[in-house]
Amino acid sequence: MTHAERMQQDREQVERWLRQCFAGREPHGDIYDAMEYSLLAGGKRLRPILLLETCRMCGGDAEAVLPFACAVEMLHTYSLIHDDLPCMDNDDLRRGRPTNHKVYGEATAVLAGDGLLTACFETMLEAQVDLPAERIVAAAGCLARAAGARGMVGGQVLDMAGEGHALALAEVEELQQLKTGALISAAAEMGCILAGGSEEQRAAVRRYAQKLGLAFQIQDDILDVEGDETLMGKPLGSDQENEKTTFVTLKGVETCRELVAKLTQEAMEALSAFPDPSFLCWLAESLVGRKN
Ligand SMILES: CC(C)=CCC/C(C)=C/COP(=O)(O)OP(=O)(O)O
Ligand SMILES: C=C(C)CCOP(=O)(O)OP(=O)(O)O
Repeated sequence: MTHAERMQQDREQVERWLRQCFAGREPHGDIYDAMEYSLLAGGKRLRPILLLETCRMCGGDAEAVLPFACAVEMLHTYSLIHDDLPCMDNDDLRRGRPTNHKVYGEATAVLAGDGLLTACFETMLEAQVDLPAERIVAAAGCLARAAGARGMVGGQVLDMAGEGHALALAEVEELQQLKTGALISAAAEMGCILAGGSEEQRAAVRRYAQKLGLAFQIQDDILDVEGDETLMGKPLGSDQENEKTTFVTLKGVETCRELVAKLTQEAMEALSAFPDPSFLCWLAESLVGRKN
């Protein structure tokens, strides 16, 4: 099987699991519709794929950790619903569809995000899996730290505070590490934790994911300037519209491309001690040329 086929297989497993997870739930108004509307709207599923694959690389059973991978995607989807709200980036299109609040209204969109965030932790803590409880607690703790005020939420606060102000490169880097990097790192580290990886393995995976997360965000900034809106499934030019300082506004597209290539190389080097890091190296490289 090629790496591309393996990624497709991971993605299909995630899609199947996500499709069944709220099926048959007692409806309370349209809350589950609103949650599923964004959760099942596609998306690259990068974070769950990272979790499954770091688990495999560390010798774990990727099938067994599927609920955790899908839980991370629920949390990511919540962050996108809230990011698009009028009080945040005020975007109309996400994953190729009208944003959640455009369809369900603001109040339901806020609650759909809250519902997904809560379902994420419910999914992990109630997963019917044969894994030591300490690993489950450690994985949930890792995700909670990354998603909260010391991580993604903190990054979003800096992002909003930075609108309309010129930021220095170090400030943009900190903001991006928190807003995007923290969750990508947590997803990768959780796979290693659930597989029972060593401290050294966790540190190496963290280093890989930090480099990858930053490269991913810089590529997103590049695509915001010169991507294809149909392929991206979201409006382009929003950084400029919201007067955000990005790597691209500070360094220009060409330098950013070089930076993405350098970070990708460093990400791959971080995995050199693993016997078979080839899929995760390929994944890092494939994100450099991504169009969505
Ligand atoms: C707590 C919250 C709401 C966190 C949001 C986190 C996040 C990564 C948003 C998208 O970033 P972006 O605005 O740079 O990307 P996009 O262009 O996809 O909106
Ligand atoms: C961190 C950023 C740039 C927000 C979007 O994340 P993705 O680009 O992973 O979005 P989906 O594929 O999940 O929709």
